[in-house]
Amino acid sequence: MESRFISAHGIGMRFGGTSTAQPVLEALDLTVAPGAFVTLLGPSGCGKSTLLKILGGLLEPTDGEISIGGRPPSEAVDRRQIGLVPQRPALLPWKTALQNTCVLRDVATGKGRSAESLRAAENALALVGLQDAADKLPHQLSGGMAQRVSIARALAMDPEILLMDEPFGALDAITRDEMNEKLAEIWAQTGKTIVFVTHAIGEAVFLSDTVHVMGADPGRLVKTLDIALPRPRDRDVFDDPVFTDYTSRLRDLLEPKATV
Ligand SMILES: Nc1ncnc2c1ncn2[C@@H]1O[C@H](COP(=O)(O)OP(=O)(O)OP(=O)(O)O)[C@@H](O)[C@H]1O
Repeated sequence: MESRFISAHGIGMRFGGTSTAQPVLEALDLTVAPGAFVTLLGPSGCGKSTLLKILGGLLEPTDGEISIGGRPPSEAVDRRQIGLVPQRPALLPWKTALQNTCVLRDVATGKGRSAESLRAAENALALVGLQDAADKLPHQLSGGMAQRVSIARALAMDPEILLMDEPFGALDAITRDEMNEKLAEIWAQTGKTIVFVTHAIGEAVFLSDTVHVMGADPGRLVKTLDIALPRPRDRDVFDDPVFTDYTSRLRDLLEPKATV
């Protein structure tokens, strides 16, 4: 089976381990084609991060089956098939951008810093456009730059699948648009499968091949929308009536607290 293929069937999640606890996720099915850009869109608290953690092998679901290219997530993680980009960059403050980019790879290989890991980190920093900031410390980076280092840190592992948990949620609108364009470029260049979590409708439409809309209590998929806008996309697409039509359809599906 294609190693970038994700399949989840009948996923249920209850925290606390009792069958009477309120389920956070219930009977959720999801498939992600190899190389696709798929977004989980939903209101705060509907279980998006929980689902992403389950796909990434960080949480064991209470019910259901997950396969990452035919293997359980924990095995895919061991084989470095999966990279995770968290909501906050969580960079080590005493390490430079380049050293922060190396860090996961160094730990994963267990060999410490090597010429190979430095080269992988340099390439990853170049992919996110930060080759000139390699020697900067985290306090010398803007929020957008720090988030790009966090993406580079995941890319340096060269995973086949990137799981991204609302990575641009804390950025201002202009930086967020720039980051979305950069991410679309990286995805096109690398051919990775990306599962991206957001509660921002415009971001979901701009980036995705497919948007899965989630509902809350319990967390579940309520609708799947394929985005047929041509690629590559740039900011001009925001004025395209087809883009606006997708965003208004998605807004209708979401609870009122969702934001564009
Ligand atoms: N470790 C945990 N123990 C208990 N409950 C948890 C745990 N992690 C998440 N939850 C609960 O699960 C529900 C879903 O949380 P989750 O973070 O997955 O939602 P989300 O859709 O990603 O939210 P947001 O958009 O605000 O990040 C919430 O009610 C949350 O309180």
